[in-house]
Amino acid sequence: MATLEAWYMDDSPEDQRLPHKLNPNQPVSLEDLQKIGVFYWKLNADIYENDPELQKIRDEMGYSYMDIITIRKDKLPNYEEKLKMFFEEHLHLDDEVRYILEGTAYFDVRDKDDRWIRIAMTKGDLITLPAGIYHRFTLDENNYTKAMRLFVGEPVWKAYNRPADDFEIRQNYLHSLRSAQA
Ligand SMILES: CSCCC(=O)/C(O)=C/O
Ligand SMILES: [Fe+2]
Repeated sequence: MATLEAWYMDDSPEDQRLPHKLNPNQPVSLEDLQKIGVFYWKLNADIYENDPELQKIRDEMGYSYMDIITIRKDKLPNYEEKLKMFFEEHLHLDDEVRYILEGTAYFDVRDKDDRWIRIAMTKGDLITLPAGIYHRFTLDENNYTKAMRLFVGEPVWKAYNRPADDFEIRQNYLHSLRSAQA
């Protein structure tokens, strides 16, 4: 069965690349993630260039755009600056869709009570974060990931750092959370 490891984070100021699990660990299930609008597929990243399962998702979700980003010190221009930017808490006006082709990384998302959930991404994990959710990204201690970025139409990479509570997309997202709970 496809699975993904996620947990509530501690608030230690230690290196962002560490797991930051609570003691005892407080795991978060796929079902919990779905409740905050985060969706997940496990794919075979060895065949990403010609994978009918990936193509089916792209067709169904309308992910017409894709590119590949390699996040490693010697590969990514302005590596330090970009990593710093990715780890600033932010939202986007569109869904963030990422598929890990190699390596590992963490996505952190805020839950409905504003607590950080850390999602461990490994090869073959495809995740969608909803427009309007506060989140951030970091490499882990392996310091390397290669990811496919998917988008509906022309990509818009603009990130709005918190606070962005007045944005309509943020309000829509909060409304969707409340509706899901009711
Ligand atoms: C794995 S892609 C780099 C991270 C990114 O694009 C983003 O917006 C993080 O929130
Ligand atoms: Fe983002």
